[in-house]
Amino acid sequence: MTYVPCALTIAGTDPSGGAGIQADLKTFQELKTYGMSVITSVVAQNTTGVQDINHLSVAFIEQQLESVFSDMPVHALKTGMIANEAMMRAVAARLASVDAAYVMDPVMVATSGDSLIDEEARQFLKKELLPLTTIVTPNLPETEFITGRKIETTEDMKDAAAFIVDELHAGAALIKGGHLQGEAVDFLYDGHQIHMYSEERIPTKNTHGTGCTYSAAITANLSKGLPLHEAVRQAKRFVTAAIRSSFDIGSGNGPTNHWASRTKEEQRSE
Ligand SMILES: Nc1ncnc2c1ncn2[C@@H]1O[C@H](COP(=O)(O)OP(=O)(O)O)[C@@H](O)[C@H]1O
Ligand SMILES: Cc1ncc(COP(=O)(O)O)c(N)n1
Repeated sequence: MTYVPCALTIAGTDPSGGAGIQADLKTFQELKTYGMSVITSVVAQNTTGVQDINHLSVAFIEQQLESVFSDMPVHALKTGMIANEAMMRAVAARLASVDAAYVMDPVMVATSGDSLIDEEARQFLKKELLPLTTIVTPNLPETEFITGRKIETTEDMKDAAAFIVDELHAGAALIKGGHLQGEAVDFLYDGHQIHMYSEERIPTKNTHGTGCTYSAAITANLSKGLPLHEAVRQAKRFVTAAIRSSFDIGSGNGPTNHWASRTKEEQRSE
């Protein structure tokens, strides 16, 4: 029988297609995994920001989880936006009984600056969800919240990665340096060693959905059984290509895009 890697995202939506569930499913598809999704909140947003949010009930999120897990294999999963503590409790309860790699993108604030989760959810994420992770992927503001430290240098990033694993009990921590100056450098600490992933910084404002795309690519790679370091290495290449071919559409921060990096001829011949 053929093995089909199956990946699940538990997150909020983006009707403009750049971030959240939509970015995750596109990434899963690009990376040839079978993609599934459990929606936590329906978010009215676009490249300029968040216009409104409609939270689904906890009972309905639990029902979606049951619909997936009672019927489908899940080899790896990720969480993105989970807006409040009650939703997080429901997700945590399910994760406790699931045997799949777990990638947490600790989404707190959109690129536009709009807050996506409340204060209690931030605390719950740090204390209760982190220890369940295979890997957590905070950007710099998220790292500052999780560690309670100011992160200004690459040394601070490495120390933060070790702190999140050794003291807060995440499985591994990937600190993303997208918000620093210079090279786009990220550090992974897996409990044994630090790995560095560095790419040239691309001069663009179109970074809506980069964090979602990156964590979804890591999830897809883990669902295929790749070791963690290799899953991150390939995902970093993927997200860099997606930023390089990001779209100048919408009047705010445009979305990343992967297939546009191919020529028109290549696209026609597929
Ligand atoms: N302008 C850029 N050029 C190249 N890589 C970037 C750029 N901005 C962000 N990245 C990379 O994109 C990934 C997402 O990072 P980041 O922007 O920090 O996350 P988030 O979207 O969660 O805020 C990281 O690998 C980061 O290094
Ligand atoms: C539903 C949802 N989840 C996450 C993000 C953050 O996306 P990013 O920080 O990568 O722009 C977002 N804007 N919307």
